[in-house]
Amino acid sequence: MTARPILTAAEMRDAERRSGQPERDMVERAGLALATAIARFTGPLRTLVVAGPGNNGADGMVAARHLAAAGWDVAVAVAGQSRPGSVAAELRADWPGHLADPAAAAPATLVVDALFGTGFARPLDDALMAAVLPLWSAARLRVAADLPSGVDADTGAVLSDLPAAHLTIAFGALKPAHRLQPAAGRCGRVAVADIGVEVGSTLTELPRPRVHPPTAQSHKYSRGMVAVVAGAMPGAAALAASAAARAGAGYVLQLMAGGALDTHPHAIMRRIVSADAVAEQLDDDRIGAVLVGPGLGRDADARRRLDAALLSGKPLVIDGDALALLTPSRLSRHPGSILTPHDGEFRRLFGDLPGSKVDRARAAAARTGCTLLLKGADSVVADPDGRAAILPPASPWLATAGTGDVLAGIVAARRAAGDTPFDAAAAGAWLHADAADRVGPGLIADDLLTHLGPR
Ligand SMILES: NC(=O)C1=CN([C@@H]2O[C@H](COP(=O)(O)OP(=O)(O)OC[C@H]3O[C@@H](n4cnc5c(N)ncnc54)[C@H](O)[C@@H]3O)[C@@H](O)[C@H]2O)[C@H](O)CC1
Ligand SMILES: [K+]
Repeated sequence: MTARPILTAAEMRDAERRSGQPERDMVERAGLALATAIARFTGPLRTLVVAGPGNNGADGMVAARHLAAAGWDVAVAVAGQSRPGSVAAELRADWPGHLADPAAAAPATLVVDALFGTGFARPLDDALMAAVLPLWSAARLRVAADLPSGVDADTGAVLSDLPAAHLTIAFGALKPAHRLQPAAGRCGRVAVADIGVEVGSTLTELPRPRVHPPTAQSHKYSRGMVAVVAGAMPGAAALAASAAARAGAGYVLQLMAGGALDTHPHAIMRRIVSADAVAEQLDDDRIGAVLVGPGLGRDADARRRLDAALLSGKPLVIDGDALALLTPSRLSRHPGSILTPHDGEFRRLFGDLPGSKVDRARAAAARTGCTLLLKGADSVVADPDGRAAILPPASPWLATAGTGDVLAGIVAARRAAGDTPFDAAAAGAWLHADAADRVGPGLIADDLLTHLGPR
C-alpha cells in the first residue's frame, strides 16, 4: 500500500503554487469537497459556517453556498477582515444573505469551522474565543475545514482550546497536525479531499507493511534469527523474545544473566551466560538482529552485556535500559541501529530539541546515523536520510507496562527478516498497533503476542 504524504503548511502552499491553478479554482474545489463530505456525513441540519478572513474562510463560504443551494438552512458568521481583492473578500461580497458577527450568531446543530487552516499563526484573541466557544459547544456536530481552528498545522500543538471536531476534511494532503498529538485528538475522523494539487513529501503516514508469510522453501534461519541480550530482569526480555518469535523470527535466542530457564514458551532458546560469554554467543553468522535493552538492567554487568551487543557488528535494536546507558556520541559509532525511545528516554538522550515530534526524531536520526522510532500515541519513525513517517492513531490501551518490550521484539524480527532499519521500525510500529486493535479494550502486553500474525 502506498503511504499517504503529509505536508507542512509551507510545503502545501508550495504545492498549491506549483500546481499553477488559480487560487479561486482550488478554493472552489475545496469548498465543494467540504460540502460533499458534510452531506455524506449527515442529512440536512441547521448549519452555521464560521468563516475566517483567509482562504480557509473562503473554503467555508463556498461550502455554505453549496449546502444552501441543496436546500439546507445555512447561516454564515465571519471573523476578521478579508484582504480587499482576495478570494475570501469576493466570496463574502457574493453571499446573498446576512454575514453575522460570531458574537451575535445563533448557535446551530452543525458548525462548520472555517476560521483558520494552515495560515493559523497565534492563539485566537480573547474576544473571538469568547464568541466561538459557545457556538462550538452548542453544536451537536462540528466539521473542520482543513484543520480544526486553534491547532498548529506543523507541530500539532493546540494553541486555542476549542472542543474537538467530529470530522475534518483535509485539503490536498494530510498535515502533521492531523497525525501529531494533541492536535490529532481534535480532528475526529479525517478525510483527505483531492483539490487537484499534486503532493509529495519525505514525511508520510505509516502504511500497512508488506509481510510475507513463510514459503515452502523457508527454514528457521532464513526467516530470521534474533538474539535478545537480557540482564537482571528476564520478564521484559521474555516478552520481547516471544514477540520476536510471534512476529515471524524463525529462531529466537534469549541470553540471560539469571532467572528461570523453564519459562514459557519453550520455543524460545534460553541460555544463562556470564557477561563475558555474551560476545561469543553473538558470534554466529545466522543471527540477523540483536535486541538489547528490555530487562537489561543498568548496573556494571548490564553495561558489559551492552558492550558485547554493540561490538557484535550485528544489526541492532536498542531499547529501554540500553538507551539509558548510552549517549548520542556513542550511538553515532553504531550507525544503522534502530533506537526505540519513548519521550522520556528521548529527552534524556537528546535534550529538549526544538520543533515538532517529527523534527525532533529527524534531528536525532541525523545526529546518530540511526533510525529513530520515537514512541507514543503518535509514534514517529525517522531515518538519517530525512525520510519520516507517523503512525495513524493507535489504541490508547497500549499505554501499559510491557508493550514497549513487545514492540522492540517485533522490530527485531522484521530487521532479522531483512527489512531495512526504516522498514523494520515502521513495520514494527504498524503491526504492534494492529495487534492492539485486534485485542481491543483492556489489553495487557501479553495479549499482543497472540495477535501478531499477518491477516
Ligand atoms: N493557498 C491556497 O491557494 C489554498 C488554500 N486553501 C485553504 O486555505 C487555507 C490557508 O489559507 P490562508 O489564507 O493562508 O490562511 P488561513 O485561512 O488559515 O488564515 C487566514 C489569516 O488569518 C490570520 N490569522 C492567523 N491566526 C490568527 C489568529 N489567531 N487570529 C486572527 N487572525 C489570524 C493570518 O494572517 C492568515 O492570513 C488552507 O488551510 C485551506 O483551507 C484551499 O483549500 C485551496 C487553496
Ligand atoms: K478550520
